[in-house]
Amino acid sequence: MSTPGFLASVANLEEMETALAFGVDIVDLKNPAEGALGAWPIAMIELALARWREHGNGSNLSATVGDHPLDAATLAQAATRTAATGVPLVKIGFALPAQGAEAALAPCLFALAPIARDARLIAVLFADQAPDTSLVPAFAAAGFAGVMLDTADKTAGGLRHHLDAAALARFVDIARAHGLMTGLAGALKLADVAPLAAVGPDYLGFRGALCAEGRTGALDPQRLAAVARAVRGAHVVAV
Ligand SMILES: O=C[C@H](O)COP(=O)(O)O
Repeated sequence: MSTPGFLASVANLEEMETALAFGVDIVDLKNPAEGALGAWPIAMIELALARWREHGNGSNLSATVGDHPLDAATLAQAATRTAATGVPLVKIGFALPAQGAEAALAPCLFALAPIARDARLIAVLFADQAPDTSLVPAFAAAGFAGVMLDTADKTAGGLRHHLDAAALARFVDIARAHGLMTGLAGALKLADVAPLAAVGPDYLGFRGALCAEGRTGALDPQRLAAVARAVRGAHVVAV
């Protein structure tokens, strides 16, 4: 039996307190108003980190580095800045092109590999950009700690609109076979929890479903509680 963890993206310190109080598995510092992987200002990440350390309830903490083009120097600079705060998990998005993704990714991974020696990096691939699952092992080879799927365009349907269960299972299985932590996200709703838990990821990530007025609105504790209940109740028999 296994249950996925619950990642909740929070937009400010007050929301972080709510997520910590609920004991979510990963509190994800993200500014949804600035895009799919909008970043918190560095000084705010530092404040969050201090508070998280003080709280110490077992929740993990991640921070996104911002939405950036697939450019080695830009990604390395953003990752370095975020990793330097000491935040345990650093989430980096890869806006891969439809053609020539492997060649475009290679210099980015070369630039990020040294950062991955000292920080736990999570690669985020976008389900609405036809991600190539065969690239997953390259992240493991570069020293990444995990990979996750999310959606870049929050108006174009959720994760399961873009990838079917077989494709999601392939992603999770390949990642796990390479020792990577796996996460699934992308405009997820309560109805997605059971089918996605069946795919066996380490965690499911949410923002929009936690807010009464869309992902850029305020986090609603009641919605957070409902998602937490659904994720925690989503027991899956391992096969
Ligand atoms: O990392 C998870 C995300 O913040 C998901 O956001 P979303 O549920 O609004 O797509």
